[in-house]
Amino acid sequence: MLHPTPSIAELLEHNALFEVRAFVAGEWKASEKTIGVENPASGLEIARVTVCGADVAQEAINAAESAFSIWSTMLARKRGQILRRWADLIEENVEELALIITAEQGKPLAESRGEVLYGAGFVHWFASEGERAYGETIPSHKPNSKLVVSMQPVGVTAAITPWNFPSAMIARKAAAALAAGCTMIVQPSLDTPLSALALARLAERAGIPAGVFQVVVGDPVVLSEEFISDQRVRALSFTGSTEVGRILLSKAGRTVKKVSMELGGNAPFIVFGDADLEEAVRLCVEAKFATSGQDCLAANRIYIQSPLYDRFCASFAKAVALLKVGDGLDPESDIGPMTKRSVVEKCRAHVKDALSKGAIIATGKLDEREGNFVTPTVIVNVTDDMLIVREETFGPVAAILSFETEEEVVARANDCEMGLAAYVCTRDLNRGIRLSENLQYGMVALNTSSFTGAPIPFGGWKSSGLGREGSRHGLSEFMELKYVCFGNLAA
Ligand SMILES: NC(=O)C1=CN([C@@H]2O[C@H](COP(=O)(O)OP(=O)(O)OC[C@H]3O[C@@H](n4cnc5c(N)ncnc54)[C@H](O)[C@@H]3O)[C@@H](O)[C@H]2O)C=CC1
Ligand SMILES: O=C(O)[C@H](O)CS(=O)(=O)O
Repeated sequence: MLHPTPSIAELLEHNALFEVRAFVAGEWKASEKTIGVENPASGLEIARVTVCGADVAQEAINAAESAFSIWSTMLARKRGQILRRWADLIEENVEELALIITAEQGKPLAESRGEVLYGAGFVHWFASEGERAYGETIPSHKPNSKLVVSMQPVGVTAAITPWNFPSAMIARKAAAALAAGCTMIVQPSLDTPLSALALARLAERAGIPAGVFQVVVGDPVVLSEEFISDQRVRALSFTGSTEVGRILLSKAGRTVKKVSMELGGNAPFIVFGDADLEEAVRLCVEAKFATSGQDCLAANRIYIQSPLYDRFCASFAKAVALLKVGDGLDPESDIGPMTKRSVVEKCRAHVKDALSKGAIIATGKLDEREGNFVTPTVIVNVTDDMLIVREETFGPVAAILSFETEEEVVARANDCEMGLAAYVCTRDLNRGIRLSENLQYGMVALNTSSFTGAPIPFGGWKSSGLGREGSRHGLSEFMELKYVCFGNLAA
């Protein structure tokens, strides 16, 4: 007898890391009040997660404060050993963690596996980086004095994380904070809390002490208000929309918190006439449709130098038409469901606006069907006045514009409040160097669509955020510099 394919809910029930309780002070806390988590592909509820209120947030802050004195005075090497155990457990449980991501976020399973390993890479990286929080000595300008500069952990920290990378964004923040000697309370998106709770299960198993890493799920405004207003929380790390980032930034001023903000994007993808056409098409498909387009690095404005425009549009549309839309559990799926209905509606609004202003659909359609699926769509004859150019679409709809000169395209690419990532395809090295210098973006990718990872400083300019995650720079987001002057020393 053919066994029916187990439902996503049945798969979760047998997943050892499937957890719905909050993780506070080393305890798993259930409550009467719960909130549903839906599978974006089916719209069906797959879990009911414990909801935490302001009181639990305060409990977590108390526990984080108590744990800080132990964790921060532990040798960096010992902290690193525990973090390495966490990283190893994340990698050993990649299948369980990936299924949870696909269940709640919707992305194809292969991408979920990639996200899990991407996150583990940050934990491995910072496990070692914590031992390199170097200070310095300064030749004294004062007699009989010794001048020393050291780096110290800021203390209790909070992270508010997004739904598009529900696992890796937590790993990226927590790894740096914990390696620095800080403690961290994570407030995941209500759309995707299960990945955060699964990571907490592995943190506990890795031996991360109670109160060092905690996860609270609940009303984002209520919980974040506790973290922001409490003086004991000394740093806030946020990934999400620029709109919410602005709210948090203004509130954080009340207690003068250190903040790191990874916000929205609107990446230009620029192809010059001398580029290898098929290579440019391949790179552009990757840069546009990774994470089903729900990625702050997504190519949001595709600029093609006019002599290449028609051939690029034809080849790109042909490649996009081959992308398969389906449930993330289907190994054939390239594009999963959108995680949130709001993303579907934004894609539709951008397509409608573009068509009303003279753009044309080269492949795909104005998707009016029910549910969260959006047909990968390519819009051509796009102009700068269209919403699809001025706003981040954050979905599988590609906008292709043409340009004449290098000066023109640099000016248009920079005419944007965002400044996260930019892509350039050219075989002219001098032009590549000029573009890398003149584009006002925190990250510039030349002839590649794959450039992120633990060793690089991830972050944007302008309204795309503040600070950097990953790399040696990522540690300083959770550390304070201290200068000590030892005076009146014996001559
Ligand atoms: N830079 C990035 O990686 C991401 C950017 N985005 C951008 O954000 C747009 C909307 O996506 P959303 O999930 O709605 O992002 P969002 O910015 O609304 O949510 C991100 C996180 O902030 C929390 N949050 C929301 N409102 C808050 C508030 N007032 N105070 C405290 N926390 C709050 C959410 O619960 C979630 O954990 C996307 O279309 C995209 O443009 C979204 C996710 C990731
Ligand atoms: O590659 C990444 O790190 C993601 O693009 C980060 S984000 O989209 O969640 O900001």
